[in-house]
Order: sequence, then C-alpha cells, then structure tokens
Amino acid sequence: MFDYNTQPSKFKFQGEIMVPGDKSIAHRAITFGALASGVTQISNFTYADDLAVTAKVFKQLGARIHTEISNKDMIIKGVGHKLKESDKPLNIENVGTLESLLFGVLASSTNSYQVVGGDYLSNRPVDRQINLLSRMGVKYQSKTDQSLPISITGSDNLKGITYHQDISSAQIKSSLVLAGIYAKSDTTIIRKLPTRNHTELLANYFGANIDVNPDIIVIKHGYSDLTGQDLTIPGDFSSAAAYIVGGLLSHGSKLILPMVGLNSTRIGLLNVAKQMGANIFIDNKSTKNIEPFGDLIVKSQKLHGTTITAKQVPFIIDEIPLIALMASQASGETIIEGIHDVHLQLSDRIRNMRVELAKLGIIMDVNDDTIIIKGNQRIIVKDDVDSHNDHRIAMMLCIASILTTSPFKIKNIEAIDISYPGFIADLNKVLVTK
Ligand SMILES: O=C(O)C1=C[C@@H](OP(=O)(O)O)[C@@H](O)[C@H](O)C1
Ligand SMILES: C=C(OP(=O)(O)O)C(=O)O
Repeated sequence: MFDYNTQPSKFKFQGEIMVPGDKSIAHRAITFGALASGVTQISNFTYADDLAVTAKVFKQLGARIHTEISNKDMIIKGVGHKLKESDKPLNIENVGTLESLLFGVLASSTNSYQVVGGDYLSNRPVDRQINLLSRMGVKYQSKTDQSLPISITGSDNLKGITYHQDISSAQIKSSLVLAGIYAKSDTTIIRKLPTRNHTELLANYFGANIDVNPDIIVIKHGYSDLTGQDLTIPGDFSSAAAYIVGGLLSHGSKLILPMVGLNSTRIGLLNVAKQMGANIFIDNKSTKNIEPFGDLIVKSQKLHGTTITAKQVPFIIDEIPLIALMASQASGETIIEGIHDVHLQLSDRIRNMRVELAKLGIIMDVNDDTIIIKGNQRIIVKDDVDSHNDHRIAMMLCIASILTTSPFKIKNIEAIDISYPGFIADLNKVLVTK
C-alpha cells in the first residue's frame, strides 16, 4: 500500500543500533505465558504486527495481557491450561508461526474452535500439522481440503506418537511439542535436521520435560503443570542480519549491534559470512534466562563465494534473501544447497526474492533444491521493486538500495512492521553518505 523512495546516494554504516526483541522467541513467550498458570513478565518485547496478532488470539482464549509499549514489557496472566471457549473464529491473519503454535495449543482442549487466516495462509496447506495431530487424537473439519478456515476439536486424552521428520520445520516441531506436553504418553520426534530450538528451551523453562538429543527429541508426558516465568528477549538476529549484510558490503562501515540473540540454531548467517571470508567480532557474550546473546561488531570486508550445505539451511532460513544479496556482491560463485524444504514452506519468498532482485540487475539460478548466485554483480536499477508483503524481502531491498546511487521505489514497504516497526528510522540513524 505504501511506497518508499530510496535515496540517490551510496552509504556506509557508522555507530550503534539496538535491534528489536526476537519475534520468534516472543511468539513462544506469549504462548507459554498464556497457557501457564500465574504471571509471566516479558522484557524487551517488541510490539510488531505479527506479535500483536498472537497476543490478540491468546486474549481471545482467556489470557490477560498487558503491554507497556514504551518500556517494551509485556505481562501475561495465563489460563493454567483452561482455554476460554469462543464463538468467534480465531483469526491468525498471515502469521505462520502462530498457526503452528496455536494448532499445538488447541490440540489438548476439548473445546471446538474455528481458525481463519489471511489470503497467504488460507492458500497454504495445513496437512503436515493436522495429519500428525490427528494421529494424537485431534479432530479437524475443513471445507477447503486441509487449509484454513478449519475447525479443530482437541482431546484431553491425546496419545503420544513417534514422528520421523520428513521436513525440517521448527514450526511443525513446535506444534508437536505443545500437544505432546499434555499427552498421556511420550511423544518422540526423530529428527531430519536440527531447526531453531526456542520452543524446547522455553517449554523446559516453564516446567515441561523435553529431552533434546542430536537425533531425537522426547516430549515426556506428565509434566504439564506449566508456571509463569520472567524472561528477557534478546535482540532479533534475523533483524540484525540486515545490518550485518549492509555493514559487510558498504565500504568504510563500522557498526555495533548490542545484545543480539546468539542461539546457535539461528545464527547460520554468521557462519556463512565467515566462510565468505568475513570476520565478525562478538563481545560481551552472556546468557539471561535461557537464550544466549552478545554484541556484534561488523566492519566492511571483501567477501568471496562459498557453498552453503543443506545442513546449514535451517539456520539461515529467514536470511536467504540477504545471503543472496551478499553473495551477488562477493567475488566468485555461491551455491546454496538443499533448499527443498524451504521451497515447501516459503516458496513465495524464494520466487519473490529472485524476481525483485532481477529488477535490480541481480540474477540467480533457482531450482527445486539449489540456488546458484554469481558474484561481482553490479546493481543496475531496471524497475521499481515490491516487498510482496514480505518483511524479509522489504528489508533486504532497503539494504540493496544503500549500495547504489540510482534511486527506486519499494512498494508495500509497510510489510517491515511484521517484525521491525521503525526499521527505516533506525537505518537512517546509522547511515552516513559516502
Ligand atoms: O518457528 C519459527 O518461529 C519459525 C520457523 C521457520 O519456519 P519453518 O518452521 O516453516 O521452517 C521460519 O521460517 C519462520 O520465520 C519462523
Ligand atoms: C516467515 C516468517 O515468519 P512466519 O512463518 O511466522 O510468517 C519470518 O519471520 O520470516
């Protein structure tokens, strides 16, 4: 709906910027806070659009949620696993993470709920989650063949299952963890590849018993008395990634990003940058509650192409557009292997990133399992670009804009608010004209 006109100058980065709290952890913090008994106090919570939807849905399910936007605090009085009935549908809009978390939560309630969503999620099949949860005892009804809107009736007699992961998805894993906590027997996940582990970490922090091993996760039954906790959310590595890539690519940059989340299942882009020859310093490393964080110091550096293997992909899943931009400006070729599962989950993102970068003269080969990006590509603006309502693509395009003197329009820029309201204002605080 809104167009953003980029600047006709090249920039470098200088200074310090505090990125907002992590969206992925915050979704889960609201979920566990709402389910638990007692009070959960969350610090460094960013009231981004997707998180507002999650908070609204859990309020509808009976949680009392108070947000101090100026202090970035959220206080939740949970329902102690007694979800409120609702005649009105639960509207998850286009919040993919919420879909999986909510399916997991509703699985153990005997109430019936209707879940509706926005255009994007209404066209994305939910069969992966519901086939698994059906095996545990949940009933579903959908007119549109396993997509939203869908009616869900859970059970207070869920049976634990064994799931051999066919797809590496943190969201599907999270559905099973949330259902498994309330099942009458253990639930076992035999892993394909490890994915982000915030759900397991937070579940245990709130009182569940999830046994996590490299190849197998066991959600033990009988540990369902979750209690409210205090927690501080670290800075969102996926938001920091935009500054990291911008700082590496724009000559003369030096940037400090304090208190960024450094969970090893999220920071794949740091390893990719290292493989490409970059040296990013980490200072003041610490852990508060359960998640590690630290300060990142990024300086512009010469980069070369690399091969990113399938095993690395889950740890860079939301950073692929930024990595594609970074690879296009490095010397030599970069190959991202094993993106098959990303295609299944985020096919639009891969397609849209390729289409929009082509409008800036950056081309890449994308097939079912691989992306190949040639290096040393000059940015040549051929047309205005569009975020396709994808915050990650919108932010990547903003970073591309600072590397060229040719201005262009980014259509639907407001998508950025999904995870990082105020990104452009923050960006301008640390940009210096070259
Ligand atoms: O669990 C999460 O918070 C997320 C998991 C990933 O999705 P998949 O589970 O579909 O890989 C990621 O792309 C998404 O941005 C957030
Ligand atoms: C894809 C994302 O999130 P979700 O799946 O919650 O829409 C994202 O944050 O990049």
